[in-house]
Amino acid sequence: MYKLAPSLLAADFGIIKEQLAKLDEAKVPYLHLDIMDGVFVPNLSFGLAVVESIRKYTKMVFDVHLMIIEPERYVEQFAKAGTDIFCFHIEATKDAKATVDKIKKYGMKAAIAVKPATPISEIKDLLGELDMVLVMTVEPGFGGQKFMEDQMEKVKELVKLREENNYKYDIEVDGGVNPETIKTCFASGANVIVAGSAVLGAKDISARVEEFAQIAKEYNI
Ligand SMILES: O=C(CO)[C@H](O)[C@H](O)COP(=O)(O)O
Ligand SMILES: [Co+2]
Repeated sequence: MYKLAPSLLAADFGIIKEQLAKLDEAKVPYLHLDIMDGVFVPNLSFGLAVVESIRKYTKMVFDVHLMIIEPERYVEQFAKAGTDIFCFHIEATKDAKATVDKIKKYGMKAAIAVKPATPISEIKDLLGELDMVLVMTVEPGFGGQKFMEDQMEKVKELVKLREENNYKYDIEVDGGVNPETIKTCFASGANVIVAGSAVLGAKDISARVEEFAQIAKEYNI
C-alpha cells in the first residue's frame, strides 16, 4: 500500500509547527526523520530532542532514518521519543540481527537501509524479520541530490524475494524523488516514498501530495 513519507530535512525549522500542520492537512501518513551524526555521513542534522518535541504536534507515523554509527546504542531512546519505525543502515552496525531484535523488543517496526553500493545480499538473512527495507537512491547525507536510477534493480530484486519467500516488508525509496522519478519507483515496486525537497520545497504542499497520490493510483500502488 502506498505511503508518502516527507522528509523533515527539507522543512523550515523556524516554522516547524506550521509545516507539520500543512502535512497533516494534506493527510500525509508518514514523517521521515533523517538523523545524521557527522561520522556515518558527512553531515549533521538533528537528534532525539527534536523527535521528542515534534511528537506532541502530529500523529503521523514517525519513520526514523538513522544515519549514525552503531545505531543499536540509541534504540531505547528513540522508542521513548516516539519513533514508530526504526530504520538503521546495514553498513553502520556489526550485529544487525541483535539490532532488529532490540528494535522489536522496544515495540517499534524494524527497517534496514542500504547505501547505493551495498547489495541486497548483505541483508538477505534478515529479510523475513523486517517490516521495511529502505533502498537509498542517493548517497546518504544530504537532501536535494539527483535520483540514482540504477538502484531500481535492487527494488525489483526485493519484490522478487518477497514473492518467492512470502515475506511481508514494505519497500521504501529515499533520495531525489520528484514527480518524474516517482514513476520509475512505482514501476519497480516501491510503495513507501520519501520525498524532501519535492514535497516540503513545493509551493503548494497539498497539491504535490495529491499529484503523487494520483501517480500511485495510475501504477496501482
Ligand atoms: O536520507 C536522506 C538523505 O541522506 C533524505 O531522506 C533524502 O535525501 C530526502 O531528500 P530529497 O527528497 O530532497 O532528496
Ligand atoms: Co532519509
